[in-house]
Amino acid sequence: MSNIKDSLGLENVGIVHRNLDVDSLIKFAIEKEGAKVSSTGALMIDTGIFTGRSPKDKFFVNQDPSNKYIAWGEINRKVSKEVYGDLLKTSKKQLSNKDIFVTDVYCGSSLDSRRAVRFITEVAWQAHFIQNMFILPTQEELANFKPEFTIYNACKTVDMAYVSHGLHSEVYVIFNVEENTAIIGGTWYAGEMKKGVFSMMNYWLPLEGKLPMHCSANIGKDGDTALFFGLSGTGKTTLSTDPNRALIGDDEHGWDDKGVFNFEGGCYAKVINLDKDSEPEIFNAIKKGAILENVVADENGVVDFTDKSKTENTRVSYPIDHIENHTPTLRGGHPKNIIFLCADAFGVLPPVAKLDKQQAMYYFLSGYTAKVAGTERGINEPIATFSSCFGEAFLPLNPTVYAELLGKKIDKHNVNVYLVNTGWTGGAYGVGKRMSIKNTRACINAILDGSIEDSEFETMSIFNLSIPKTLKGVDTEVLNPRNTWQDKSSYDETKTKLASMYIENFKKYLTLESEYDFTAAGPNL
Ligand SMILES: Nc1ncnc2c1ncn2[C@@H]1O[C@H](COP(=O)(O)OP(=O)(O)O)[C@@H](O)[C@H]1O
Ligand SMILES: C=C(OP(=O)(O)O)C(=O)O
Ligand SMILES: [Mn+2]
Repeated sequence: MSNIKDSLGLENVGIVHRNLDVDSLIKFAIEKEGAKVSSTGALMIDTGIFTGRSPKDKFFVNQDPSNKYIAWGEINRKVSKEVYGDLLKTSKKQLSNKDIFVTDVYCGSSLDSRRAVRFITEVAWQAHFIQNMFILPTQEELANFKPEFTIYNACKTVDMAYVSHGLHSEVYVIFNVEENTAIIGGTWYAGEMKKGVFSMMNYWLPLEGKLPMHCSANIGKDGDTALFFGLSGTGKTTLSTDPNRALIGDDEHGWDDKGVFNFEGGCYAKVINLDKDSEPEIFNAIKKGAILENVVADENGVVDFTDKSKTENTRVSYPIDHIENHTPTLRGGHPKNIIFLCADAFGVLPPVAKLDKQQAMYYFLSGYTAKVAGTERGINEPIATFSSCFGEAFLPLNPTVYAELLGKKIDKHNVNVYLVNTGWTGGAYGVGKRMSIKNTRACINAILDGSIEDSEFETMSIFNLSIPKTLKGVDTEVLNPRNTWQDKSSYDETKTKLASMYIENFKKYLTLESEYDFTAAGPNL
């Protein structure tokens, strides 16, 4: 233990709580951090001012050789080595002269592809969160653990000099690829650590020819793997949690020559309006060992899941074994089906469409959804958004790098690709309502059991999407979105509007090599 203490680069550290058992972490959180326990035994904490990620405060250090690979811009912002050095000092100072939590974990369930990551924090519930979300080393692995990446989470400090540093605010989340370190200040939101390491995996893996993916995954009784890509709020977590299919993971996976592997060891589900009947597995996962974030409960610890007074982005993290039907290996074979999820706030897209290869590439690069409230700072109602590969916020490299890898794998393994809209039906946001989870699940079941292939398909004009006319277990009238709108001319108008947004967005790929020109596979006006 003493050599760990010396290796941290901190001064006068007290006790180093390394991979402390969860019971002790819970005790710390209750006694020192104001945490409470819910009526079902989950720890309840508040994450403070930040109840979601803060993407404008995320930076990479601009240095050789990673600066040649990183796609610089609004998403991957530059910061100099000097500013990083300054803030690393600030962060280390914050973590010095006290007892700290060191949590050593793996990101990646594949022995060939995983990374050993060390988190240093002074907040007990954050150490608990890390243990929930990542993969815990065995005692033997822990004894030989050599961190390949270290995150200093100094959330209790801020960058007072952010103006002269040229940063966006007092909050900082900065990655140093060459030194294999990252620093966090000013935000307690633990999703920054989860999605931060995900961003690093998105940097490392493609350079080894492996595909990192913002998707959930599960596996059927016949051993068929399914992937569900989608931006926040589109249903990755909800729909991959399926009593009839073993969960591989709910958010981040890699795909290498052996198949699909989870990066994580736990799930991070939204609990706003959580309904016991439509999502019983997630509801029952909220027990001892889970952490509820920013929820409101009464004096008996009974949670009101409809209460959004702290945030719309209320969450629960839990280790994957809180879901009964899961794969302990956190791995699956090459996928048979890939589903692109979106939550279309315009109510234009069909609940399910089959995509050909060109369309798959087009819709993957487009990455459309309506961003739903709360997960990111400053977004309080749904707005349409295009995010390449359904996760541009986490992609340090050019989106075409990921698209090319996906395209090759789809060809090689002959994967079926579908678009599933979990968003609005019967009108746009405000008029229509969200598709029922029951209907969405039925669409997905028809894809996964192959029965969709028996349907007769029709082509939706402008988008040229193939939509089934009937589908087992799905109300027929919802399959063609135009039928669900009372005002047909309003539907046609909205459809044209959404098509133009797709077309406009895709123009950014026209400056690239013609091999990424999938324009013809998209909407045509
Ligand atoms: N038809 C639907 N399909 C999936 N989720 C739905 C649907 N209708 C409402 N929801 C809600 O939308 C949210 C989907 O979020 P989640 O599964 O956490 O998305 P992600 O994991 O992709 O961020 C959940 O709160 C879920 O209850
Ligand atoms: C944790 C997150 O993922 P998701 O909303 O996709 O579940 C996030 O975006 O911060
Ligand atoms: Mn999720």
